[in-house]
Amino acid sequence: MNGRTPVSAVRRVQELAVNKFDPPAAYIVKEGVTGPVADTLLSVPVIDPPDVVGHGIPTELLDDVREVGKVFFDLSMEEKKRVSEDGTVGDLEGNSLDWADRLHLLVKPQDQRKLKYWPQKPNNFRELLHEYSTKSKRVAETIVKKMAELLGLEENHFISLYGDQAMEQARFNYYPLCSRPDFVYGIKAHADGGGITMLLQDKEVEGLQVLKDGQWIKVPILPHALVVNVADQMEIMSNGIFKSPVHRAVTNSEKERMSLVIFYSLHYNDEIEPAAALISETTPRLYRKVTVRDYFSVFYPNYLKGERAIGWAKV
Ligand SMILES: O=C(O)CCC(=O)C(=O)O
Ligand SMILES: [Fe+2]
Repeated sequence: MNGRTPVSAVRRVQELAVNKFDPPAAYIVKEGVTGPVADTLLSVPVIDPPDVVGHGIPTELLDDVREVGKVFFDLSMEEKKRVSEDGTVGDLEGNSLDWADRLHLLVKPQDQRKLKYWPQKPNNFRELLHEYSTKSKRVAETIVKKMAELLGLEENHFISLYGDQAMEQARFNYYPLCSRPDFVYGIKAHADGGGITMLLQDKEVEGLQVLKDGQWIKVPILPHALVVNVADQMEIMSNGIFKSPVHRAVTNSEKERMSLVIFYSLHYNDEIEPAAALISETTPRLYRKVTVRDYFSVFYPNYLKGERAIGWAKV
């Protein structure tokens, strides 16, 4: 990915937190963490259709994969740096000035994994991430099938586009303690750039907020649920019927937090465009045909500026 910051530069968030330094000026957002945050929690529709028995991922696996992520971030800085010197541990988006350290790994297609970047400590890390990515891929496929049906398309419409080259990227987000939670974002406001996102939140510490009707709303913790987020590619392919929501994560001065995100996406080489059946005289085409690779290359610089990329794909 373009513009990666070397790992030595991005690991400093945790190092700064460990050393009890206040966030450097660059991390401080002058206006503060903005926008009214609703007192109420978002009422997230819980999908638990009888034919898929929830997400079907054993709760122990969810707990275990969360745990190995935490153990990994608890390793010494030296040990973590051993995983990668090219920014794989750290921040895919370059120097985002988010109060987070990240471990970002391509997990599918399996033959494109770069195993040399996969932690070997704790020693069950690889096995658990493999198992989790395989099971979460099935969840993603079930969801995009349902999404096709909801749009009145043939149920395999999206699945066949994703194909066997569908990508899954795993991102462990580790948010160290932050002494200025009112002025520093864990992850700044953004919409996700893939197809759909499955987020395994921290079991105890809240932080995720979603923008709805101009107001930030806290997303509640459901310990063994996955938060499923429509991302930009599905907004494009549904010709704007499904919306990719803007969300962010805030920091915390008392508790560190970790989330594990799986981005399910078409492959870099694929092209995306609105389904032909969704375009008519009354519902004109809203997005151009673009390659996934081009979309991501526009996505990251926009993310760094706190802007959305989807406008670039508009007709
Ligand atoms: O940590 C979270 O709850 C949100 C993470 C997120 O939005 C992302 O990684 O894209
Ligand atoms: Fe996100």
